[in-house]
Amino acid sequence: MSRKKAVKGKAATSSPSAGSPSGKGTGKSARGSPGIVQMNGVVHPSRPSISNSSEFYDIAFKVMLVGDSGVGKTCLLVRFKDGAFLAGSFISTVGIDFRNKVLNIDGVKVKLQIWDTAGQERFRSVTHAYYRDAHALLLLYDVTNKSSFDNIQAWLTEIHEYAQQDVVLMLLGNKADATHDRVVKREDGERLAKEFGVPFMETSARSGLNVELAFTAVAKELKHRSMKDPSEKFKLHEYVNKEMKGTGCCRS
Ligand SMILES: Nc1nc2c(ncn2[C@@H]2O[C@H](COP(=O)(O)OP(=O)(O)OP(=O)(O)O)[C@@H](O)[C@H]2O)c(=O)[nH]1
Ligand SMILES: [Mg+2]
Repeated sequence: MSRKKAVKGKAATSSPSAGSPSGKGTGKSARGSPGIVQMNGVVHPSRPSISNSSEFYDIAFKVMLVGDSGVGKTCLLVRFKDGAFLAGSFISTVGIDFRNKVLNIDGVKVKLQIWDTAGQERFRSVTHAYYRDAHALLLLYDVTNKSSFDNIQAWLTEIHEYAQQDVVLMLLGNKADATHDRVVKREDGERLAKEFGVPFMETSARSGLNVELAFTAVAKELKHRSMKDPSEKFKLHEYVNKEMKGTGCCRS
């Protein structure tokens, strides 16, 4: 099976289908899977890609970052994509943007097209249009900002209204490095996640804590769902709990 070149670049904020993996011309949704886009038929580990392997992939998924303005969505994406922390003054995202990264998940090249949404209220209508194509959502709050945690309930209501029923959802408590300014305890995040039955971890875009894990866990779950390989047993919650590197002692 030939591997496809990854799509790079900014999304057109006008229409959600522009640049989205299930948009026109980028590949059909595989039958039966939850809207997962499989490029060129069945996915199977095939011959190595013939050029820079970061450009080629076997399967593509759309992941959205959502949460209040300032929780660290853009910084988390830059940390994951470029391995760097966007220090300096806070520049709020306008509209929406996306970055691509290809992960090697058990020999399968999984391209994540990661959509960085603007947390500010005024851009909410733009982001609504993107939810329906999302295969996974990372919902962030900021452990140093109580209202960003209190707003998670409202975000979940919005997700329920606009996203696919079977969207993969993960709750992330970001800025876990900011110990002195912390106002939301890790246990509070764990409790909320348990209440909604979603995997949870604390992250830090500044230190890198659990950033790779968050995206890898999502990629594994999406690949697992789309491959429907009965021999492969993967449970997202168990994987996250096993792999999580915590700031605190406890593991849920
Ligand atoms: N200490 C610490 N600061 C962080 C972390 N992640 C982001 N920040 C800071 O928090 C501020 C906001 O980060 P952004 O990533 O721009 O926030 P955002 O969620 O993209 O905000 P919007 O684009 O407005 O939705 C910036 O000043 C970052 O430097 C983190 O993990 N730790
Ligand atoms: Mg941003």
